[in-house]
Amino acid sequence: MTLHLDDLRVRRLGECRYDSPFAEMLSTKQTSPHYVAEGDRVLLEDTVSMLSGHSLPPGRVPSFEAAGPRRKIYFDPADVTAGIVTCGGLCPGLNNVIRGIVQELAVHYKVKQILGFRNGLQGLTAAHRDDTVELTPERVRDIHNAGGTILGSSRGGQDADEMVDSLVVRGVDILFVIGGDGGMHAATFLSKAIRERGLDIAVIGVPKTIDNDLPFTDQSFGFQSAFARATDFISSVSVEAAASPNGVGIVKLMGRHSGFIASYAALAANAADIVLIPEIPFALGGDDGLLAHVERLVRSKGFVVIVLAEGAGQDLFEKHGLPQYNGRGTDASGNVRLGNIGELLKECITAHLTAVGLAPAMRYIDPSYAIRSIAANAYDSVYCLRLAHAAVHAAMAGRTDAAVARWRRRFVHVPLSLMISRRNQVDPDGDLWMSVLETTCQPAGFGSVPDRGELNRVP
Ligand SMILES: Nc1ncnc2c1ncn2[C@@H]1O[C@H](COP(=O)(O)OP(=O)(O)OP(=O)(O)O)[C@@H](O)[C@H]1O
Ligand SMILES: O=P(O)(O)OC[C@H]1O[C@](O)(CO)[C@@H](O)[C@@H]1O
Ligand SMILES: [Mg+2]
Repeated sequence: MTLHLDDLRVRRLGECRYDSPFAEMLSTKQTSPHYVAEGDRVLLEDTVSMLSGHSLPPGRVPSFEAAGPRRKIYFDPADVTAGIVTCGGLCPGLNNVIRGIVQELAVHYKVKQILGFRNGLQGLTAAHRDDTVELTPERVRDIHNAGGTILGSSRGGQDADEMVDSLVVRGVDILFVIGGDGGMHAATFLSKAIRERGLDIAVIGVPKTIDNDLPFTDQSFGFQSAFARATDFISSVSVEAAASPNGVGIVKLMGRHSGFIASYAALAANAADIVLIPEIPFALGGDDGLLAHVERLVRSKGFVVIVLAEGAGQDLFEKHGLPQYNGRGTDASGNVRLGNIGELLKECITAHLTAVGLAPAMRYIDPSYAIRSIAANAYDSVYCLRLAHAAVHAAMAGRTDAAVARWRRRFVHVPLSLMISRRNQVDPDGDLWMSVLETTCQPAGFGSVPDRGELNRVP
């Protein structure tokens, strides 16, 4: 998808007429390696070949609007009511983002009314629109020390008009949607309904997911905390497998369609012999298949450690007539329900090794919820706070239908249309996957497999 400058422009509710509380601080600031001045922009691409490929002057190549405080703002802070909603799966840092938004609104913009809508989008339905949490700096003072979200979250669609009615009834001028790919679709859905009704309500997305499957952001918040926690489980399984004859250690991590957690956790632990991710299919049988590779490792080093993303090998359940695990269908948000690849591998590896006289000591851990229910680590805590500040500045400046993100280290505004345009996945030809292959010494592929393109057509 070739992007043009106009594809990266962010919609505005109107002219900014009110003085910002940051006006004086901004009066002398200019763009530097560590600051992007108001009106300046951040390049989408960062290599000479990609930039010269446009044959355009610098001002016309695709670039994002920089995030950050403005000299003038759209809303009169004295009249603003803000709303916050958290959607989808839990992720370290949700409470940090809520806390950061509340603090920035109340302390610097002197916004007095901040409503927390409960349990995801259902909190915006008629039945729940009055059951909001009044968010104040005092109420959120310590919430960042705990995982989860004080507002609760949920999955499942709601009627756009009913949700917009709730915003109108509660007098909400700005809605912050903290969510993943689904949440960004929901924010887009809401923003469209608001625009169709000619309402002056800003919708700003804060991208969230431990899977890191969102595009146009360096990494989603919470991802680092999640994969750091996953590293502990890989280390444990590695100790267990190494201490047992024919030890087989398997850790199944979250990552429905993207294998970032498995890849980064395996690199961090530096103990995996094999990493399996949704983006790269693998065959079980054959001399160059996975089972033969596991056998060679058990024979040569006495044990093997496997790290896999829950979304890996999903084609095996249907393409090889293997028993169906955990059924199919979708969750309330339309996300596909995965077959349990961990159980499948455990069974197939045990059968294979037993048949060749290497009956394994199987050590299997599925820490899924243990890695996303924790509080944010120091890195993500800072990241969440800065994303929250950027979200507030964007909203107060009348930006809408946009998300805030960090792109090439700079904080930027990303149109929601781009945020929902594709899924971020591990590139089998990229340098991250190259590092995984270098670290595990696993082959680039296992056996003859279906075409990646067909498999990578993620819903
Ligand atoms: N296309 C869509 N239009 C409107 N709402 C949507 C759409 N897709 C998802 N949603 C809603 O957005 C909310 C969050 O979606 P979902 O449950 O998939 O989690 P998510 O935001 O993707 O987060 P994560 O990936 O971290 O679990 C849900 O209430 C879901 O119904
Ligand atoms: O929260 P649920 O419905 O169990 O869904 C789990 C899914 O949510 C995520 O944590 C984030 O999308 C995925 O990694 C995982 O597959
Ligand atoms: Mg999602």
